[in-house]
Amino acid sequence: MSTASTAPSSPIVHAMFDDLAIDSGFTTPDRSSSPSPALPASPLASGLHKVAVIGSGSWGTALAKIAAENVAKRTSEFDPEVRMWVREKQVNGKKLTEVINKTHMNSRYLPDVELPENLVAVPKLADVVKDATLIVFVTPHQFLHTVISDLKRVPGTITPGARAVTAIKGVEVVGTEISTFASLIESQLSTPCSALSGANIALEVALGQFCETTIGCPSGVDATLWHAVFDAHSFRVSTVEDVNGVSLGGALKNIVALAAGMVDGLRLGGNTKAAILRIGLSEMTEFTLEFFPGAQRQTFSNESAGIADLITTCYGGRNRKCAEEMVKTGHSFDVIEKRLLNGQKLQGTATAQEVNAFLSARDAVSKYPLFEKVYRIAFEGMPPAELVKGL
Ligand SMILES: NC(=O)C1=CN([C@@H]2O[C@H](COP(=O)(O)OP(=O)(O)OC[C@H]3O[C@@H](n4cnc5c(N)ncnc54)[C@H](O)[C@@H]3O)[C@@H](O)[C@H]2O)C=CC1
Ligand SMILES: O=C(CO)COP(=O)(O)O
Repeated sequence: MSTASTAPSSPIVHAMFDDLAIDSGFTTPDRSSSPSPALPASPLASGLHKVAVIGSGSWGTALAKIAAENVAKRTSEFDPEVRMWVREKQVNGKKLTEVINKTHMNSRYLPDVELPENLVAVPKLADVVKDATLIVFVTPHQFLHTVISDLKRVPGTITPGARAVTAIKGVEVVGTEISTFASLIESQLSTPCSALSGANIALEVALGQFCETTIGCPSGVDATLWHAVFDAHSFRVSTVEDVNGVSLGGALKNIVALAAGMVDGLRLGGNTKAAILRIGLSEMTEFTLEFFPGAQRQTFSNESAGIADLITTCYGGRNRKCAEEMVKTGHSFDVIEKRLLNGQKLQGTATAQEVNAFLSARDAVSKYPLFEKVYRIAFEGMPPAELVKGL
């Protein structure tokens, strides 16, 4: 497996794509006056790019909606059908895939949001990625390894020349090594992999409320393609080279959001929460720069994937909500997740555990006191009131 390094992604994988290189795509085009830039070539004989989305929770469905709306406007460059992998479930006696394809709503995970008709729910993973050239990974992070294993089981499942992006928030820790899901996907599936993250509460995005996101891309070609797939008037995409910074911003802010929820549960005020956000942003940034040396400080201070995502999650996210409930009731996160999230998954608790295990293995826990406090309150019975003592 790949580990933290200055290289955002594998040179071997990128060498395969050099012939497709075009000018750097690391600028957001001025969409008000200029036409969309031409896309790099598709590896398919049809010449079209084809988007597949793996994951159909609230965020998977919201991203699939945006992608389907965008590709429908560029049918000379994209196959108009976007397939979305739905882990089959019965909803009121009917299969979820059938409900989505008939009603054009994901009643289970994103109710009341109308989905475009060219977004098709598909229960078999192999059918979703068949002929896909642009693959979006957006399952809860607990399930990524299973998805990768399933994709690897049948050689040839992934189209040669396909590219990936991950919108999953979390990190991969093995002993003293830490890596991003983008590098995990790249190394396991031999696809270059970008990372999409930002201040993006799924329902608000799906309702078309204006927001921004950041996509960290290993090359300008990836940046151009993913910008075309996702940029919209209410979902402004900025592309940067810092895949690791974008990935770590999304993962680590979930630990800080647990702390913010604990502050709310303790009924402390806005000053305390602001202090937690400041300390949290500082630990997120320093952790990333220490263990991913090529990452950029500006990703945290200037990008949606940094400060903006931290703010929205600490005020409106599920991690915040569940942590508040944990402090108020004393119940475990497992119990609260089941009770409050209706089948959705918390990401911050697993990330707090993984980061703590990594820092312990590196003998560096004490350098990140807020991360340590969150872990100890969540998993070791430390009283929540200890959160702000001695920070
Ligand atoms: N919901 C949000 O507002 C945002 C979520 N994200 C990130 O996107 C990722 C996915 O989150 P959501 O779409 O919210 O998912 P979710 O939390 O709504 O989880 C439901 C999804 O998990 C799947 N699932 C449940 N058990 C499974 C299993 N055993 N194997 C495979 N899949 C299983 C379900 O089929 C469903 O697609 C997470 O890493 C999250 O942090 C990022 C930005 C916003
Ligand atoms: O990542 C998110 C918003 O950008 C969603 O955060 P939660 O998982 O805490 O809801």
